[in-house]
This record gives sequence, C-alpha cells and structure tokens, in this order.
Amino acid sequence: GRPQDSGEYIGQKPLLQMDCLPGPLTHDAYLPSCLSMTSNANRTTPSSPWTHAPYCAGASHYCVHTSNDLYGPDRGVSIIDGGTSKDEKSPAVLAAERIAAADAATLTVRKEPAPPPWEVRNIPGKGKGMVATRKILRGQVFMVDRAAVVADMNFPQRMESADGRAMLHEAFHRHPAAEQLLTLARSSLDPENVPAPEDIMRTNSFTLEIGGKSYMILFPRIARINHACRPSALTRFNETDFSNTVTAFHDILPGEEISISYSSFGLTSEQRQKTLLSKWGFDCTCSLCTSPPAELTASDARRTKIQQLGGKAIKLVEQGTSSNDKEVAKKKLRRAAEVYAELVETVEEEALVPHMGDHYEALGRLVAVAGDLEKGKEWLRRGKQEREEYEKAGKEDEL
Ligand SMILES: C[S@@+](CC[C@H](N)C(=O)[O-])C[C@H]1O[C@@H](n2cnc3c(N)ncnc32)[C@H](O)[C@@H]1O
Repeated sequence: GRPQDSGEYIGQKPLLQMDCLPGPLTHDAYLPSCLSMTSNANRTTPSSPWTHAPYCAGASHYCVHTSNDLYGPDRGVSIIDGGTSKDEKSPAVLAAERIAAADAATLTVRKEPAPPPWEVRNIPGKGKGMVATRKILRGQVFMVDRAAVVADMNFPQRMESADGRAMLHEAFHRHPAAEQLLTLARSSLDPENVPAPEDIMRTNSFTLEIGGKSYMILFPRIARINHACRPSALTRFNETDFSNTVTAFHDILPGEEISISYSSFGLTSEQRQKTLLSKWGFDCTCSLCTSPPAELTASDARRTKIQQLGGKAIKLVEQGTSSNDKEVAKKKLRRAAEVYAELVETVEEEALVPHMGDHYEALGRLVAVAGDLEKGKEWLRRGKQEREEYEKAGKEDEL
C-alpha cells in the first residue's frame, strides 16, 4: 500500500484543465480569469507555534516539528519536513506558522454540524467505517478534519531507514492525540515487522500539496472512511488552514455507509481492483464492485468510453491550440467540443461527479474558443447554475 491519492478526483476538477486555455478565450472578459489564489506573502511573521524542540535525524535537513495546540487546546500537528539548506524553512512549516499567526478574520475554517451526523461502526469485511446517523443532503459539508501528521512525500528516500522510522515515531508520539492516532487501521501484510506509525501513514494518509510540494497527510477522523468506487462523499483540502472538508456527493440516508474514493475517479472495475490491491493492499468490496455482472459491465463500458473520449478531446485541443493555421485550429477545436459534449453526456449517465457544473463550464469554454461564443456562454451559464444549485442544496439542511 501507498498513501491515498486524492489529487485526481474528477469530481473536483473537470476532465480537461482548460481554465487557462491559450488563445482568444482568456481575453474575453466574460470568461473566468486564470489568476491564481491571493498570496499570503504579506502576512507578518508569526511567533513560533512550536511546542517541542525540533527533532532532526541523519545528515539531511529533515526535522520533526510539533505544535500541541495549532488548531486549539490539544489539537496539534506534527510535521516532518526539510528545506534545501539548514536555515531555509520548508513549505509545510511556513504554512503552519501562518496558521498560528492568522486571526479569525483571515482564517475562516468551515464549521461542522453538531452533533455530528455520523458515527464509526464495524463494517463486515472492511474493519471500521463511518455511517450516517441522520440524513445528510447532497452538497452538505458534514465533516471538517485538520491535518494531524504531515510528512514530506520523499523523506523516506532521503535518509537511512532507521532515521526515517525514528522521525515518524517522534512525529506520532509527540502528537497530543498519539493514542488515538496509533489505533488507526494498519494494512501491512506483515504488521509485525513494520512499525505502527509507518504502516498507519501508508494505510490512511492522503497525498496532497502544500506550497507546491507533495506531502503525505493524515486526517484522523477522515481515516475511518472506507473507499467506494461510486462514493457518497468527497474531500477537499485547504492548504491555508490544513483543513480537509467532507462533502456529500448525493443525499446520504441514516444507516448508509459514508464513502470516498481513494483512487482516481472513472477507472473501470479491472483497473481499480488492480490499483486498490497494489497501492492500498485490499480487495474492494464496495457496492459497485459487488453489483450484478450486467450492471458492472454497463458501468465499465461507460467508463471506458469516458476515458477514450477524454484522451481524444485533449489531443484535439493540443492540435488546435498549437496549429499556426487558423482554419485547422478552428476545425480541431470544433471537433474537440463535439467529443467533449459526448463525454459530458456519458459522465452524466454514469453519475460520476456530484454536479455537472465544472464539465458544463469546461464545455462552454471549449465551444466558445471553437468559435461559437453564444453557445459557449449558454453552457457557462448552465454550469454556474448547476454548481450554485449543488452548493445551495447542502445549506438548506438543518443538521
Ligand atoms: C483509511 S482505512 C479506512 C478505515 C478502516 N476500515 C478502519 O477500520 O479504520 C483503509 C482500510 O480500510 C479497508 N477498506 C477500505 N475500503 C474498503 C473497501 N472498499 N473494501 C474492502 N476494504 C476496504 C482496507 O483494509 C483499507 O486498508
């Protein structure tokens, strides 16, 4: 097994990343701009939030930094990170210091419903899992977790394995919730020979970026959510406050298990069984994988079609945007828009995303850049409406 890979949710971004498509599109004031998020660079430097002296190991610049109260009393974080030199602060350490220095106005971490609409139960064949105790509406943010352990993705390769293990041991044992963290699931085939912190990180952590660098991040409550190939919820990480929110993909009924997808979205049953076994070490028993053969075959056919159309659309966009011949470019982009429209229809049929807004907007941009601005705008309007509807749905609920 390897850390969870949440970076490829189709649910969180359109299949084609066309926000910054070159060409006339980005000059149309109507269309979304390509500006990235506002920078934090002007914030005043914080006083140190660290409650422990750094624990550094090996000849590397890697250290364990722990704060016992970054998010509040006894709600802390341990970070394993290193800069390129001894004095340089690494992205996760800097981000944590900014969280400590930020005031309530700049840091508005989303609230979660109280009491929580879920509980942890034993799930046959899957160990523990999370089950809804009240109805959770589509679009509702029903859990907000904060990073407990953050570790540079590459630190194990950059030091002696004994040093790496010692650092993970320190990161866990210094953490104020160490006892709880150490009860999380382990999935190693041979847990006797693999220390608990290492195994727990492998089984439960997400791969996410902070300041453009990849980290394995452990969220202690989200760690209890099992995987499903057609999940009922999705997670969204916010690197400015280290929060990971869980949002309902569709209405979740009381007694229903809550699930997220560990692997890339849209894989066929064979592809995902292979990935889940090799990366996470388990045979998936989710409802889609155990559904009647005819249903599974139909789902696989749609997913194969989506993958093929996606590849085709990307190729056509590349050809269209790189051609110097205006007529050829237009033709390629027009064809790309047609292919993408067929993809959108199939994504809809397979119920692969929580709302079609992002896809409609991507299609709108593509249709516009292919020459039909009016039709493009119409798709963009539909996309916006769809997205707003999804977000509104969750707010109407009284949890
Ligand atoms: C992040 S943990 C999820 C919570 C875990 N079941 C527990 O008891 O704490 C991941 C582990 O849960 C189990 N698991 C998760 N999703 C599963 C699925 N769809 N089918 C079978 N086992 C699953 C596997 O053992 C996997 O290594």
